[in-house]
Amino acid sequence: MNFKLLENFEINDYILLLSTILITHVAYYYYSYFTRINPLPGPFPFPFIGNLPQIYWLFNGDSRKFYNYCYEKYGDIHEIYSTYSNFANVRSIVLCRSDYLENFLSEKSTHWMRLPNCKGPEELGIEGKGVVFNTNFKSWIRNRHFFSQAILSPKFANEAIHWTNVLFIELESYWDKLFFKEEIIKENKNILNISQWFNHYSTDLIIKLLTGERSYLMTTYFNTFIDEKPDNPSEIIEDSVKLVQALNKHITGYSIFYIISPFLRHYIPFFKNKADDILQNMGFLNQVMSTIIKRRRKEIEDIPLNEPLPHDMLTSMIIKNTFRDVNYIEAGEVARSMTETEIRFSLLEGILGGNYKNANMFSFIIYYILKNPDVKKKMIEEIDKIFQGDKIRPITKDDFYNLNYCEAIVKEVARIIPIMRSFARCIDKTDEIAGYKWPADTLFRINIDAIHYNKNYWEEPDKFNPDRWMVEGFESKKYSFIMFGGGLRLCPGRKLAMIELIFACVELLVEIKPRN
Ligand code: HEM
Repeated sequence: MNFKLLENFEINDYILLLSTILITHVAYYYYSYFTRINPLPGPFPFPFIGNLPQIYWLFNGDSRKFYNYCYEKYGDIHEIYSTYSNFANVRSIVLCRSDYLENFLSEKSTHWMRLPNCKGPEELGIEGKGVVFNTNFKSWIRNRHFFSQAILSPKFANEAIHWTNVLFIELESYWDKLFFKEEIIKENKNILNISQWFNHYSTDLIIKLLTGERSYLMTTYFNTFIDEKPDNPSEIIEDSVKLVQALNKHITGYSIFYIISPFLRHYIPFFKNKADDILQNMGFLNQVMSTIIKRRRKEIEDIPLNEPLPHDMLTSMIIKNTFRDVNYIEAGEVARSMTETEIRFSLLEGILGGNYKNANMFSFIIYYILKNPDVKKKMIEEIDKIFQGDKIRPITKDDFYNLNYCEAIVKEVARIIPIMRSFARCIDKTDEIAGYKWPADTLFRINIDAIHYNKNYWEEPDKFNPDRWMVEGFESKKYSFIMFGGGLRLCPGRKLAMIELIFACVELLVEIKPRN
């Protein structure tokens, strides 16, 4: 390019040049907008920023309110525009009716992509890795297969039940100590912040089940109320706190690699500093996970062949397709064992994917139980019938299958206030969806809230009514209850989530019977 020309430019020439570029861009943007394929109703978009102004100005950044507003105003199928790394802003087709979801959620569905390719994940070092954001089919299907095998196995479920019991006993021991401490009562410090406690409980549980190692978040939280020396070595506690801080930083910050353009991330100091911080944090998380994997490999080597191995996800992944695997068949590359990177990402994504959702959902469950005394009464009746007043015995797998009303409560809370309000699919080939023909790379967003509140699928959808799940032979209409998504990307942690949530409710009500 001949930069000599620019040397002779004066300030007015620069302004003219920039204005021309800007006007051309805006003109092209709106030309593309008005000539788009299958135009649908939706809020009017702006160049570079899509519908961000409406989300922030009209709804104070609350995207749930924005989605509900769009559903009410524009109907079952509409479009919105959001910022997405490479493309500045991208059109999403929002689907709010379950009969539009056949091509995504049926068993025959072949649409597996969640988001289109962009540069961000490559920079973050997660491109083609793990399960959640993987856009490489071969790698995703392999990781997904191992992830599901490890986490959905009956042995893993038993392990989950065992540790749910053990950690809840630990949680109660902290509550007992706090409740009886006079000085704490005096300082009014003993008020239970259920949401905080459950967050730490849930993190300790998921880390134990996936890595086989203990973290001590509940202990750390407990220690903030007392001056005594903790029982556990302080370095172990500090390590778990650092790990969880890094996980939280990742959850709150990684989206910068998806929604902010590479130019801003590389050259504008505010975004660059944030991106660098997340990259450094990712390095730390990788290092911690690698250390845990190395340690477990060594432990497995030291366990004699005739002794059983634990059933945490890490152990299952390390031994998968090796001679320690009971289902091992020598079959070459097809059945090769998992690499360190594959294991690392599965662990990280499992912990990230499972932790905050369960903790948030539990807070809502407690809220709805306490707000509805009839529901609480029925729940206690079911629990009393099963446990016959025995407060000490651990909860078993059979209990899990018999706690039908507790399960109904969890499902009803998930219906009325879904933790994930929407999930995405991007089609990689032309398809007909919701009566329109769409080209490859079209992005769809499935609005869970709208479907869970649709009067055509649910009687009195605004009413919190767990009994609707108890009617004999009741089955929700096809794709009208989608708390865990569906199709090829259905949440693999669903069984674990249900075990944890149902058991935690029972433990809380059996032991404590919280007042309204
Ligand atoms: C109440 C708890 C939970 C809820 C509501 C929930 C919900 C969801 C939803 C809606 C999706 C997207 C599904 C789709 O795109 O069709 C998802 C994906 C996923 N969830 Fe969960 N989840 C929960 C707990 C867990 C737990 C405990 C784990 C792991 C231990 C987990 C791991 C994952 C993973 C790895 C994916 C990505 C799957 C893929 O992309 O193939 N989730 N979850």
